[in-house]
Amino acid sequence: MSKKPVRVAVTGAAGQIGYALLFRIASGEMLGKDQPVILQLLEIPDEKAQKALKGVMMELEDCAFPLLAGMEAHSDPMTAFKDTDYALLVGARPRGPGMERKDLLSANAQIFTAQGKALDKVASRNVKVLVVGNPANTNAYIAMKSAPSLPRKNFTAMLRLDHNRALSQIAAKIGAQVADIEKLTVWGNHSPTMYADYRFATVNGKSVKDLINDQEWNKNVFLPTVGKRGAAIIEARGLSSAASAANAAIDHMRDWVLGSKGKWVTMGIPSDGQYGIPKDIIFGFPVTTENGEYKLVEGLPIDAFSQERIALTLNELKEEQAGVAHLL
Ligand SMILES: NC(=O)c1ccc[n+]([C@@H]2O[C@H](COP(=O)([O-])OP(=O)(O)OC[C@H]3O[C@@H](n4cnc5c(N)ncnc54)[C@H](O)[C@@H]3O)[C@@H](O)[C@H]2O)c1
Ligand SMILES: O=C(O)C[C@H](O)C(=O)O
Repeated sequence: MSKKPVRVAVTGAAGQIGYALLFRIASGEMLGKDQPVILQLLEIPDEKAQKALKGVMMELEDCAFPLLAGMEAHSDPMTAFKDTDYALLVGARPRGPGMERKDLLSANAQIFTAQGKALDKVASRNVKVLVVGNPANTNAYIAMKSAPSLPRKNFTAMLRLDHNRALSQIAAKIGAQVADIEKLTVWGNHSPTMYADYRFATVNGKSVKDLINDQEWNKNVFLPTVGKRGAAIIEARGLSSAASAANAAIDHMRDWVLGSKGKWVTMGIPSDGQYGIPKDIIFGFPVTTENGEYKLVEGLPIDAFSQERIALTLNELKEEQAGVAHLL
């Protein structure tokens, strides 16, 4: 018997990430090749954006996806999030050349307060929320705080792009396949302060740290390359990463819903105080996922270098949180 369709809300649906994301959701890459979906698409109430959204929907129609059970265009989060089982909050103002993420904090805080409130009122009580729009961790925090009747654990931020970027850099360095690398994680904020940590990583059972054996490369090449990759893409393309961001969003949701089969993945999740991260801060952590739930990998040793890097990214998140405190 075929499965009942689930509702997937996507904001910023006419944007460049939306364009790289919706077709993959509709083809079953995110929730499984047997899971019909109803897309509830949100764009700003602006003629041009709504017209562009209609165009994307025409293309979705033209794909004749067997799993696409329905599709709606919205300009109000209160209708877009009605009964939604999954919410991918992508819509936000992207950073342009030379702009700091912090500059976007206030404008985006207003968007995510309103969307958090709408989720609180109308979404499924089990809605799984992924925030992609930057600054993703703090936007997820704002949405979570604005939705007090929903479980905190259902609000997550996307660190998976950083995780995937780190995987590729490591694979290139040691001449391995990304698929063979396990137990990598990225701690902290989706920003240049993130700490991609390969101390526990293995490739075909061997220690990645031992194979690399080069702390100078870690500190001066690897971490800056991964941390500044978003800016490097903007510099090269004149636009922020879209296809790789959409791909990471698919990876994040797919693993959350369908399970990581024992493998570590990185998710930005609300802290319960583990590793000294204050409660409620949305922080990149290593997790495993099973039966629609994530479980933090606890008890990992944190050496002095890692402690320093974790403190740096935590301080940035604390500053971002202080910057929006008056709005909550
Ligand atoms: N977390 C990550 O790893 C990651 C990676 C890449 C990009 N991003 C972020 O994702 C966001 C989207 O990027 P993009 O390239 O698709 O941008 P884009 O400008 O192409 O598209 C954003 C879309 O969101 C819409 N939008 C704006 N405010 C909205 C609102 N309140 N409700 C609904 N829709 C709204 C806009 O009209 C636009 O169509 C940006 O904030 C970007 O910085 C995050
Ligand atoms: O840095 C940005 O604004 C874009 C995005 O977050 C990225 O990491 O590519």
